[in-house]
Amino acid sequence: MTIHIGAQPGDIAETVLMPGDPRRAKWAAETFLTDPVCVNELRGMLGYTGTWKGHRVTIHGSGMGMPSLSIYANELLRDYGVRTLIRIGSTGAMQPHVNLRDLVVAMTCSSISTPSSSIFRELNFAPCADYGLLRAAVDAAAAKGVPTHVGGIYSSDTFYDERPDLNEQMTRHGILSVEMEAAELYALAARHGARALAVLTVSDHLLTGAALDGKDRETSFADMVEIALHAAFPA
Ligand SMILES: O=P(O)(O)O[C@H]1O[C@H](CO)[C@@H](O)[C@H]1O
Ligand SMILES: O=c1cc[nH]c(=O)[nH]1
Repeated sequence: MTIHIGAQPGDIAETVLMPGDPRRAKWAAETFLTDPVCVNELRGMLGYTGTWKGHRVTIHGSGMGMPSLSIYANELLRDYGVRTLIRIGSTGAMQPHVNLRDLVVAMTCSSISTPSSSIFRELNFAPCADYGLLRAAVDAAAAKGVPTHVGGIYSSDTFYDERPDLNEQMTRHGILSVEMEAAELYALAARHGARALAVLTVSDHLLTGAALDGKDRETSFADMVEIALHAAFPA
């Protein structure tokens, strides 16, 4: 048990899927895992361990924003021996050719700051996905026929953004979409010699203002979870 995770040693699998929303963790575990067991509910941050096609996997919430994710990912990597972390999140599109329900697989993550910025000081560290996970996720998405974009994303500290000028520059430089956790996840995985990937579903469009309704979110989030599981455990 750590300060923020109530699981006993051994309760958490080496592979963890991390949505921001703890109730998405519950839904995904109950929908896709065999015999899911709740291993954490401290502060309402739900985590479940079960099996998928015989592979042991944990699905654990990260909360919203990099400071929250950093707490859970640090404890999972350092205290529970986690080796693979795949974020399964929603994202806001920043390119006209990226549509609602599409999948975004984050190769790199730009940011203004992350909880790790203080250790890098003058270095602009480039958080980068694990290539094996990325390739397996893209293969799984292609097999499912889900429209998928692979490239750079923006990990923001704010949901209610006040920098339209900065968003314009990111759109101009090909950034696919915005979310709030992946840059810190990639930095932490690199520090601990682990593997990380963010597989994201486009839930909102910054250029058009379009947004998925509840039903659409459910079905497209299901594709994302299955693609993340196939990436973690390729056939
Ligand atoms: O859907 P999740 O995984 O929470 O991800 C996105 O949604 C939240 C904002 O609504 C932020 O956490 C952002 O990264
Ligand atoms: O616009 C969005 C949508 C999802 N997540 C974000 O951080 N921003």
